[in-house]
Amino acid sequence: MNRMPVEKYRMYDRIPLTDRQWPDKIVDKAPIWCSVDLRDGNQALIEPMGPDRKRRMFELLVKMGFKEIEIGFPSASQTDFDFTRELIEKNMIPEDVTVQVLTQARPHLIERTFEALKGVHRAIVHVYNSTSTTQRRVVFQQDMAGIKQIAVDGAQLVRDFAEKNPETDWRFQYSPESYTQTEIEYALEVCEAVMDVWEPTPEKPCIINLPATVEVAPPNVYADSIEWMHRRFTRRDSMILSVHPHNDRGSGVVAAEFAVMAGADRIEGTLFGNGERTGNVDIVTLGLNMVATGVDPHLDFSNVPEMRKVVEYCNQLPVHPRHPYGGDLVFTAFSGSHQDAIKKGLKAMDDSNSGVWDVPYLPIDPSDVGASYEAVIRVNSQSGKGGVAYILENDYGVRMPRNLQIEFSNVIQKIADESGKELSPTMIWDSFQETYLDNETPYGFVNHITQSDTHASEVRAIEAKVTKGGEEVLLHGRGNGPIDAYVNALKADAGVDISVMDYSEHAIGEGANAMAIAYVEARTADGKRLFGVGRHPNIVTASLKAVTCAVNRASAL
Ligand SMILES: CC(=O)SCCNC(=O)CCNC(=O)[C@H](O)C(C)(C)COP(=O)(O)OP(=O)(O)OC[C@H]1O[C@@H](n2cnc3c(N)ncnc32)[C@H](O)[C@@H]1OP(=O)(O)O
Ligand SMILES: CC(C)C(=O)C(=O)O
Repeated sequence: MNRMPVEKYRMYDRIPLTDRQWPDKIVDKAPIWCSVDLRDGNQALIEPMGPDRKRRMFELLVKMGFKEIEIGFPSASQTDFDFTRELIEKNMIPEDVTVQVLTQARPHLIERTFEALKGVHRAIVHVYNSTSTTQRRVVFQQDMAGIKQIAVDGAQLVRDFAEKNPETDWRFQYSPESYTQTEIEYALEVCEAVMDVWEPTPEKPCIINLPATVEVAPPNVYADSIEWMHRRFTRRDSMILSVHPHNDRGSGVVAAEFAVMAGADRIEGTLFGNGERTGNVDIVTLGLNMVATGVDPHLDFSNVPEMRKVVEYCNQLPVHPRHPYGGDLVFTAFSGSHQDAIKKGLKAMDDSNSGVWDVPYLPIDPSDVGASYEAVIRVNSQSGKGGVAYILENDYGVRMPRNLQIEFSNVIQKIADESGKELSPTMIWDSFQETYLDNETPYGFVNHITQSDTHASEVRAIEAKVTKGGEEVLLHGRGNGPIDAYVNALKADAGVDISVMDYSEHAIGEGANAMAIAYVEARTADGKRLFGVGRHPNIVTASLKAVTCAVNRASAL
């Protein structure tokens, strides 16, 4: 085994906060959401979005209910500049939506940013510079005062341009980029300096965004840092505290949730978590975590499959099948015990009127997010009777008695083990038909006539026409009802001794297409139990077909 070179890496800094309050808080209301799909998401794409993909993404975000959307970095690329102009000139920004654009704290870029925004009704100008210890040294080669000055100068320029364009309702946002790799006291000092320039008020607050540009510590440390800042900002009532988690350690979602518990008002993220490296925080997961705990996210997630299609088109990146809430497989159970519990849970939900979702293994109702129930239970060699029964009932209306579920699941298990593949509902149905409904060897039921026995009214005589080896033959029997009489007729002819232990039937389909399906559980002379199943518009005929099937199956033992 090779030893990992751990000496190359450093432990993260702890935040000097001993009386932290956030662990006792809960997320009980939606934050202000800001989508950065069109900027941070876009800048991480192999092929950045062109105008068409940008438009599609913007329309989706608006439709979902985002009120703040970072539409790009217009000073950095002509595509972003043109898209900003198109939205403004074609009046495509709804009145209740504020667009946001990013710029570095550099004069020529700020100037170009305001050019791009000319004539917009409302906009957030988001200015940033990295404050991190390492970037101060290697990128900017400046000390703390120098880096703070970049921020202050940028903030001043933004204010100056805004004042020169009073027709727009401007809002300002500042990010100490690489905040999580910046000394926390210094990050606070820089943000305070920016606010000294902007002079925000409770009526006109600015946004201070504290990004986990790189997620370098566990989410509790990010939360500590947010609470630490939240408690120290001198103009807390005049600012919106925003967070922008990335997902380098895989805990971006938790980081965002903890940050809200720690005092953040706003979250920047993307749909399904596209973004630099391992991505931005995923707003789909965040929002649906809220839904799953009874909190209204104020975003519309009612058609996640459609959202996923648009996002995959715009980003040209697939959403992982296991992606929380949105992946293709996330509401699917293959394993038997899960399927059994889901089936029982769904039935219990149907039977109760509580209205509170409580189904094992399904944190939310798939139908709430536009996912179909067909996807819930899928069958392979790990599945059990519950899953097979669920599919037959759900897709074909067949409500097998419990013992038949066990019997038929063995048939399916054998097929699944042999193929090693998933069995589709059609394959399961075909196998059910082949095993039971189409089982006509050696006997195929054709029709029958019953008569009361002249000597004893409780005894019935049956004459049944069946096929046997392709030939039609007439069988005669007597019993205390048509089933008993027919069993006796077949027994005599086939020499197979079975007795009927249980019988049930129900209707499938409706109206003119309604049929009866009958289940006969039979026992052979040597004590084996097996089922016969028959289906026909007439109940008695369905029962006799079920008996025929049981006898055929017993003959094959
Ligand atoms: C964490 C984030 O996601 S931040 C957003 C990042 N997004 C992007 O960078 C996407 C678009 N970016 C671009 O197209 C380009 O980087 C531009 C147009 C912004 C700048 O282009 P260029 O001027 O050619 O610089 P380049 O891309 O090499 O960036 C590095 C330069 O910017 C300077 N710089 C970087 N950030 C800032 C800042 N916030 N304020 C001032 N200067 C900065 C660096 O010091 C460096 O300067 P140097 O060339 O004098 O050494
Ligand atoms: C510009 C900032 C907010 C950013 O994208 C980041 O830090 O990841």
